[in-house]
Order: sequence, then C-alpha cells, then structure tokens
Amino acid sequence: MNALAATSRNFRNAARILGLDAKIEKSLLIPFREIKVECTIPKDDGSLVSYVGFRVQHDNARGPMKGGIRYHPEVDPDEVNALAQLMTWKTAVADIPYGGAKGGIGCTPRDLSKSELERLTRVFTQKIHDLIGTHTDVPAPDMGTNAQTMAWILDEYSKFHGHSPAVVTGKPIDLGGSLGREAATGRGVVFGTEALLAEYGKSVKDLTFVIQGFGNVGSWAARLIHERGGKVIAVSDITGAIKNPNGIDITELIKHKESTGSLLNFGGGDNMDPNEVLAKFIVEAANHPTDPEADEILSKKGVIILPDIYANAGGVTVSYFEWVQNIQGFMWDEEKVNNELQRYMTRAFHNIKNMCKTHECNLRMGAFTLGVNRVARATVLRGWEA
Ligand SMILES: NC(=O)C1=CN([C@@H]2O[C@H](COP(=O)(O)OP(=O)(O)OC[C@H]3O[C@@H](n4cnc5c(N)ncnc54)[C@H](OP(=O)(O)O)[C@@H]3O)[C@@H](O)[C@H]2O)C=CC1
Ligand SMILES: O=C(O)CCC(=O)C(=O)O
Repeated sequence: MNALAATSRNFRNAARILGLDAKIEKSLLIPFREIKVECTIPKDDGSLVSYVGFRVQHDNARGPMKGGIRYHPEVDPDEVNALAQLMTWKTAVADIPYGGAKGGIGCTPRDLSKSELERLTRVFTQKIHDLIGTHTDVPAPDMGTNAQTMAWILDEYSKFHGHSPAVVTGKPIDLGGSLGREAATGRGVVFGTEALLAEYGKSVKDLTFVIQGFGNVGSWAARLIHERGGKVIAVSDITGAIKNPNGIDITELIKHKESTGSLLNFGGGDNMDPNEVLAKFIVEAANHPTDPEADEILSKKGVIILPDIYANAGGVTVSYFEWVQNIQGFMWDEEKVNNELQRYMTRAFHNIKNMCKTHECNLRMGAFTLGVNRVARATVLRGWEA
C-alpha cells in the first residue's frame, strides 16, 4: 500500500471512531493545493539538468501550513501528499497553531555539489515564493536538507518579499534560527519515549535501543539516549548496520560516520544485517515508517508503537518556537526551548492516552483521533459550508 493510501486509511479509521460527519471527512482528505514545478539548473560542468519539485499544502484550518522539504530520489507526488496530510494531524496533536504541508525535490543530494544544491534550492524558491509565506506556508528541513538549505530559501524569498526570517524554520542561528532546533526532533523522540516508558515503570537508562537511520534525527536521538545512560546496541543507515551488545560509543560513532560517510567497519562494533534490527517498543522517529499491514502484525506480537505524528513532533514544535521568536524579534535561551519542548511532548502524550481510554484504541489511533478531532473542530468553527 502506498504512503497516501496508508495515511488516508488511518485517517478514515479515526474519522469512524470519532463519528465524523461524512462531508467533513471528505473535505479533510482533499489537499488545499498541490504544486509541481520543474527546476532546471546548470551543473558545475555547464550541462543543464532538470529536477521535479513538489509542495503540497494540505490544510490551514488551524493556522499557516507547516512542514519540511526533502531532497531524495524517491520523492513522488503521492508520498509528498501523504506527508503533508500527516503534518496536519501532527501539528494538531502537538497543539501548535499550524496546518500541514510538505515539499520535496526528486534528486540525490549526495551526488550534487554544494553550489549545485544552492542553485537548485534557489530555483525551487523562485518557483514557489508566491505560494509560501510567514502566515501562509512555512517550510523547514527534512531528509536531505538542513539549516544551510533553509538559509538559501530565506535569502531567495527575501529578494522578492523583503527580509522575512519567519518564512522558514530550522535556519542557522546567525539568521534567526532557534537554539535547540537542530536537536529538537531527536530530543522530542527521547521525551516521547520517556513518557511512554513511564507508563510501564521503565526508564531510558534501564533499556537497550536499536536505531534505524543515523542522520539528523537518528544521531541526535542516539546521543541523548547515550547521555541518559541508555545502551544503544545497534544502529543502521543506508549503507548497512553495526551492533555491539555492550553498547556503542555514540560520540565515536558520529566521528566515524563523519569521516567515512558510513557506519560500517566501526572499530567499536561489528557489522550486521540491517533486517535484524527490531525491538519490543517501536518509536517512529521517521515519518510513515510502518505499513498498516506491518502495524497489525506487530500489534498481534504485542509490540507497542509510538506513532510518527506524535513521536517526531518535537521538530515542528521547536520550529513553532523559532517562528514565534522571529515574529517577536526576541531570542530564547536553549534551556527554555528544551523545557517548553518537554512540556509540549508530555502534554501531547497524556492527551493521546486520554483518547486511547475514551475510544479503547491503540496509540496510533489515539494520536489520529486527537489530531483529526482538533482539525475538524476548527474547520466547523470557521464555517466551512457557506
Ligand atoms: N529533520 C527533522 O526535523 C524531522 C525529520 N523527520 C523524519 O525523520 C526521518 C529522518 O529525517 P532526517 O534525520 O532529517 O534525515 P537525514 O537525511 O538527516 O537522515 C536520514 C538517515 O536515514 C538513513 N537511511 C535512509 N534510508 C535508510 C534505510 N533504508 N535504512 C536505514 N537507514 C536509512 C540515511 O542514511 P545515510 O546517512 O547513509 O544516507 C540517514 O542516516 C525522515 O522520515 C523525516 O521525515 C520528522 C520530523 C522532523
Ligand atoms: O519543522 C517543521 O516545520 C516540519 C518538520 C517536518 O517536516 C516533520 O515534522 O515531518
């Protein structure tokens, strides 16, 4: 099942549990706007190459649309659509005043030079600048993009609209980025994990962890688990996986990955088959990592899944803090950012648990019903039928 069908299926299940009006259900599934643009750039060798860029703006009932931009070879319209929809439910679960959007360019960033990536980002921004904005749609980093990408978007957008720091989040600190944003998704994953484990009388320091993906989110989550005394015993990236039953030294592993571009052949562990990586609790730090069929199989095996629209909401939550700071022209210290992030993540977890109790459902449906209900309420209050 593709990502859009799977996401829409989860949405429909939530709508059924909530007893949502059929017309509201239908209207919430239809994206507000789908943008597709050709981005043609000269390569460093002078040849011309064209990439397809997407931005799907799913819903703005609760506020400006919000979501990352990913650079990845498998970006396709259905996937971006699904990820935009997930952002709508995620921002509602976190209870931040945003809707949902997502963007992407079908490219392999590691095959492009820095100047090619800059040209591509600037051309993409030129094509969508009229459709994004501080109070309409605010992009951020996702897979294959980072603070530098956001700096280029800010610079290009500001040529058309004047200096606009709040048009993107996840910026470098020198350009109005928030302290704590780079680590925020990984930190939110750890706060969410702590809230879940507390329900089972467990804590991070008592447990072993395996982590799939070792980019921004995975490496920060690993670092913070390691700091709290949790034992990370296996890690995988696109090149393969490594394991060490005694615990991996994450600081050394980060240095190894930075110098070799891969986790493999790390002195402090052994290479392993990435397919062996699975655990009793699954925390979905990535977006849509579990197909509905896998969800059912794992549930039957008693595996507890902390769903993506909650587990990785720390990134967009600190993006919200960044946007607020930019609009206020005032900078928070990192302690305030991290404390507020913990407060938002813990509150959202308890809100989800309440939905689980009320509707006798698992955590994924608890999160979906929470998010969908909030968006549906905002939609009805705005008077959508006139
Ligand atoms: N960045 C953010 O703030 C947020 C990100 N997310 C989600 O988190 C996930 C990761 O994003 P982010 O960390 O930013 O992206 P990055 O590009 O920084 O890192 C992605 C990582 O995943 C690895 N990877 C790719 N494919 C596989 C695979 N098949 N098996 C194991 N590892 C794989 C990559 O390997 P390699 O390094 O070898 O390329 C890389 O280590 C995405 O789903 C994203 O949508 C969600 C919320 C916010
Ligand atoms: O920080 C943001 O605005 C969005 C992050 C994102 O794309 C996500 O949560 O999947």
